[in-house]
Amino acid sequence: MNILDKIIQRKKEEVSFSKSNTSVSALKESEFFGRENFSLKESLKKRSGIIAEFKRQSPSKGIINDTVSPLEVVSAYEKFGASGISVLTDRDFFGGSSEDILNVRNSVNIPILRKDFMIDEYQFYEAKSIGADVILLIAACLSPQQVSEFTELSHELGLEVLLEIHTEEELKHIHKNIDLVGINNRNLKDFKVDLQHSVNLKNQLPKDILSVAESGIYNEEDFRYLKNEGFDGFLMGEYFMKHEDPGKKLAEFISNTGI
Ligand SMILES: O=P(O)(O)OC[C@@H](O)[C@@H](O)c1c[nH]c2ccccc12
Repeated sequence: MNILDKIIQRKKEEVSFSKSNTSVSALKESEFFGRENFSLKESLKKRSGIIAEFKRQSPSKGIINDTVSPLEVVSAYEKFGASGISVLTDRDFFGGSSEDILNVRNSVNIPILRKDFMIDEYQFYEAKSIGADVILLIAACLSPQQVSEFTELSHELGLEVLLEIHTEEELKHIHKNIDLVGINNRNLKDFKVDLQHSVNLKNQLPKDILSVAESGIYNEEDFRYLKNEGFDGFLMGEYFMKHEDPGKKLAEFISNTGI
């Protein structure tokens, strides 16, 4: 079984546990229900294009940074020019939690992407209830039909959708209502990073859709290359997080690349 299969298997158990603890109607009582979302589509055009991620650990890298707090990091990300923030909420594999978003929501005024493995409608209500603005749908673990249904539900709840693809086959998951397409430079099944592969895939996207290059952007040269190839957004985690002061690293990166 590859790592993605393992994560999904565990996620099913986690979701059924959450469902038995907290009902959808209880989630709907959250102060964040009905709140207007910050749009990542809009914000990508206005600021640096960088979606800076808060990530403590990952299955491919182990512990990246377990000393900083979400609040200090995401506030600095906003201050130094991120277009959006991504927060990993998966606990077992990434060391995150819903509280990581809840605890920062009222302190930042840029879009927050809830980064998790979405497989059940329940998780969309949960995302809204913790104050997320955008959710990630990963084509590798969903059918095109699920992508379409989950997109509809997200929009009903006022959440934007970032659809992540990695292969040509997954181009079939692109649905006309998707807000943004992310191309993961990293294969989630074996963790290999290949920027050239992503650029080839980007050239096959519908022309009018916003595209985000995800993962494995580790230096200014990688970033410039992807920007020149026309990506609108850049999802970066480890490069900032492995630094003791991730916000400062973002500030330097933005100033060095001149964006
Ligand atoms: O830390 P990196 O290599 O900059 O990557 C960030 C982000 O793209 C990565 O965390 C990611 C992209 N897609 C995912 C899906 C699930 C979990 C994590 C991810």
